[in-house]
Amino acid sequence: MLLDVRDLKVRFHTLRGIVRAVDGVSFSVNYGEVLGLVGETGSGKTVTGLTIMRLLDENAEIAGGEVIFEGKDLLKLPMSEILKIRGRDISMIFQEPKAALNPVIQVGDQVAEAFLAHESMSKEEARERVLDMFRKVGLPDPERIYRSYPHELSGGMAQRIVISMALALRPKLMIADEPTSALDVTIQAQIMNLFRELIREFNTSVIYITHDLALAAEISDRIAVMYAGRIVEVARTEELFENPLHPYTVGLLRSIPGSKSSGSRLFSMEGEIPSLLNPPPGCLFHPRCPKRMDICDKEVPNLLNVGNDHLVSCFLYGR
Ligand SMILES: Nc1ncnc2c1ncn2[C@@H]1O[C@H](COP(=O)(O)OP(=O)(O)OP(=O)(O)O)[C@@H](O)[C@H]1O
Ligand code: NI
Repeated sequence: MLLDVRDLKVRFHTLRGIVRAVDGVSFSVNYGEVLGLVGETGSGKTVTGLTIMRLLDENAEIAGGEVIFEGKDLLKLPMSEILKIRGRDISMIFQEPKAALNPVIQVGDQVAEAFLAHESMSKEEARERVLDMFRKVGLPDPERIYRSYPHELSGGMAQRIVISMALALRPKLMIADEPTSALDVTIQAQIMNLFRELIREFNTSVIYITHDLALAAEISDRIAVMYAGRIVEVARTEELFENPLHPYTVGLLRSIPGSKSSGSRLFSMEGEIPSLLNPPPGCLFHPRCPKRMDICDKEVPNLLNVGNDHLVSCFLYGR
């Protein structure tokens, strides 16, 4: 196992109170595996990714848990060690590629910097490696792109640059946070295909973060569904689609147009994610749940393996 996140709890201290953004999250990522992390806006996906990278804001508090990466707890390592791991062993890409690039440095030099920061080589060697990467990610005329500044590139090209930078050192784990959602639909599909090819070629494990369950299914071996800072269900992708167990997952699947379980009308789930400042007791989904029982607003269900490596946190299937 490459990464094992155990009972992670992250809170933010704000003027309005304490926000329980991640509340007891556990999941693992195997070598070469793509894990989709799916959930509505505000469910804690990005915070989970940032915690693994140790990139949380100042007002964040890690209130518990472990992030075991190749046997070491990243939450306990000194920042000097984390800086070595970042980029080399774990990299992260975000929705807005241009925000990840420095506007006043030629993009080629920025990617070269990633090589030079972690491996000893000459500037000329780094430049050659960058041009190789640019060819790999399908950028036309790599020599010209090398000398470009971010504002001269389209969103799709900028995301290709960012992907080449993130994969340059062949990291073991890549955290991709909605990497295509800021792009046009046709570009989105191209970037997804590229991404799929590269992670296979490089054998990189990926945490693929998205609010879009259908998109997650295209790329993920397994999917973890988050709701209000907790994981409610984890299963292999086909298993999740054929046999969704948690009422929230069932609702999410119904809201995918054309999916097996969607009816003739587009389903949209009633209600909203509960406040993370003042969450309700029990299962956080109970206020919206069509299958709610007496116990659901009193106790929190455990994430249980119900067989077939299918985990679910719901009293319909056990405590
Ligand atoms: N610096 C912060 N201070 C206070 N609250 C924060 C901070 N960062 C995140 N949060 C809160 O933590 C919760 C989880 O946010 P997160 O960004 O992880 O959600 P997400 O699942 O990635 O959603 P989205 O799909 O919109 O990106 C939200 O309620 C958010 O408002
Ligand atoms: Ni997010």
